[in-house]
Amino acid sequence: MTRVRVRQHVNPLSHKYSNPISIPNWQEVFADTALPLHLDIGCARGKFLLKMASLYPQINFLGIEIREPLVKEALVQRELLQLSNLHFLFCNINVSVSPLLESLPEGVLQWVTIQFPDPWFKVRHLKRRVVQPALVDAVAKYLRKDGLLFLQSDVESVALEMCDHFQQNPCFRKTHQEPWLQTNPFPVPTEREIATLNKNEPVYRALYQV
Ligand SMILES: C[S@@+](CC[C@H](N)C(=O)[O-])C[C@H]1O[C@@H](n2cnc3c(N)ncnc32)[C@H](O)[C@@H]1O
Repeated sequence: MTRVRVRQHVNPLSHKYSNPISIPNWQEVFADTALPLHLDIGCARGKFLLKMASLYPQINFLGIEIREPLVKEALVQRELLQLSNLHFLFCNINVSVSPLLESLPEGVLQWVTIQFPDPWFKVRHLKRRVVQPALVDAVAKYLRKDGLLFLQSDVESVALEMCDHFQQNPCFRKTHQEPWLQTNPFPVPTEREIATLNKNEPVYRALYQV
């Protein structure tokens, strides 16, 4: 299959991405809406979720991505694999996180992953980073009691900033003593993770429970 070419980054604060999503009918999206749900924020081409959804049919997976062509491409792959426990949404999570999470069947949100978010290094661009206080509050509100939050980045300052944001909310408790989790709790690495590990560069990971 030809790989869709897309811009490397889009500005999530631009007017183009300011519209909230229309919430899907979850009954039409997932074969069984009562299954636990894994939400992956910034899923890009969705390779991680396509593999996870094949491995774990008893979990529903939802990928959120702001670059629409990637979402279209991922949905084609989902159709080819006939996965009824996987969906992808074109969405600016910073605009839509509350209505999206509120719309989910009650108590299903078990996993949230934010993996290798865009780093936006310039000081004037820090507001574009995906982990913002409103996102933390919404995840805290809707993650179920046995829920888990997994963060990873190849940029230590970005990983630290994500951890700081979540640790400022008393809901989240880190599950490990050491500063960073040594191994990925999932059997499937993301595309960015594979590229980082192939360069023998470090990955900074943290796992939180609520
Ligand atoms: C560096 S990529 C990492 C992709 C994937 N998680 C991985 O580890 O390979 C970050 C992704 O987050 C998406 N993204 C950035 N801001 C977003 C936002 N506000 N809402 C949804 N997706 C966003 C980007 O378009 C990009 O695909």
